[in-house]
Amino acid sequence: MKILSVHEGIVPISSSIRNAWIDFSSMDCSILAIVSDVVRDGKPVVGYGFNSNGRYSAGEILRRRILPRLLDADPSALLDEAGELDPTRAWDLMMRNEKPGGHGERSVAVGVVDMALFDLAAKLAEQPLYRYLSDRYGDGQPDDSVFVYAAGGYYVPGKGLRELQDEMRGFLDQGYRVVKMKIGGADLSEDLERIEAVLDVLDGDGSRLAVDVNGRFDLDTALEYGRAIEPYGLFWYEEVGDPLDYRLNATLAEHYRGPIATGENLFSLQDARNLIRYGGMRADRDYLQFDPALGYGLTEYLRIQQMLAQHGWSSRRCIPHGGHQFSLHIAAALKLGGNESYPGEFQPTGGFADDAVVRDSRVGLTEMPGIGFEGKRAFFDVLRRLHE
Ligand SMILES: O=C([O-])CC(=O)C(=O)O
Ligand SMILES: [Mg+2]
Repeated sequence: MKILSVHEGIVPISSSIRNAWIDFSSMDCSILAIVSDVVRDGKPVVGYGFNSNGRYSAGEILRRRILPRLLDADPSALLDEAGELDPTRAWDLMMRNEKPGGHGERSVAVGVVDMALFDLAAKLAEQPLYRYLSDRYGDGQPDDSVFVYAAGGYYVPGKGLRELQDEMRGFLDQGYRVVKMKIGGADLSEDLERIEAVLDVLDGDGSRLAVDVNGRFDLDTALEYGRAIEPYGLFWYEEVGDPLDYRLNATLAEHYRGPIATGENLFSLQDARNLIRYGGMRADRDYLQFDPALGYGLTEYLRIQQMLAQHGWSSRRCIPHGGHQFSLHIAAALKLGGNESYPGEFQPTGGFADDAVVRDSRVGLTEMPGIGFEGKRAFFDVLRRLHE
């Protein structure tokens, strides 16, 4: 197996939504096609990747550093002893001459390539990605469905409590039991009104509602909101302070008794380990949201899983950020606790196969080889145009 060509592009995933930190008016995303020399049914086998959401496209880093290193390498460097493509072998090649630390946008660029290589490797093995991964990195008995929660509840101009409730009812109608909304983009009294409006839709059951601060609060505000929302018994209180402020998180965990979730903006093994060492996260109730697409790919995520196991954390405490098909396969194969889903946002890249059905907040996997972008028509049309 040899890589014949790599094609990189950018798609807008912009919208009028806003969380407590950013709006999405100029959000975009890198997409990638890796064309192999293996031909099936008269066509080359192609792997596809993209960079989740929340970080912008990383084309400059891909074009100037990551892709040239991959393409300059001896093709055999990507193969295992059996001569099969091993995506994890690309990591050292792509990261040559990169200093440690400062894990930021280059982790996004590497993540895009890693996703495309795993899509390609599973296609070459003629397996859906979750089976490919379970056979190689799991116990060979993947979960046949994955818990998913519906993320939304953004701030949008003109959106009032009634519209917020309608959005949440729509999620329930689509088969979700657990929903997530943004907080921290208004003052406490307005956010409490918004939370109570959503709780009304959930029959008052706080354990079905997660709230997400997107890193906005200082310690005082984190604790003040924490005191106000603790009686609701929420599903989780997410990314409350700056993602790298481990002391803030640890102090919050001393005071807030309900589950805390964080990690979507930690992009490396080292940052994840610091969260576990210093962030006060509690293995009996809290959730870790590292997104394999943003954080150097599945290759790094596997290292993070190993680190978590060494620290006594179950993989079931992980529910990745991003709402994409890559993490859905990973969740089933590595027996994570679930995966995010955005039924209403981040198109065309986000979400699962067109025929995916959510029932009781669980979704099944696609059986087509690879990640299954081919079963997500509007996105696949965009990906295919990269190389056809
Ligand atoms: O609003 C965003 O950037 C997305 C986010 O935090 C999440 O999905 O948890
Ligand atoms: Mg979040």
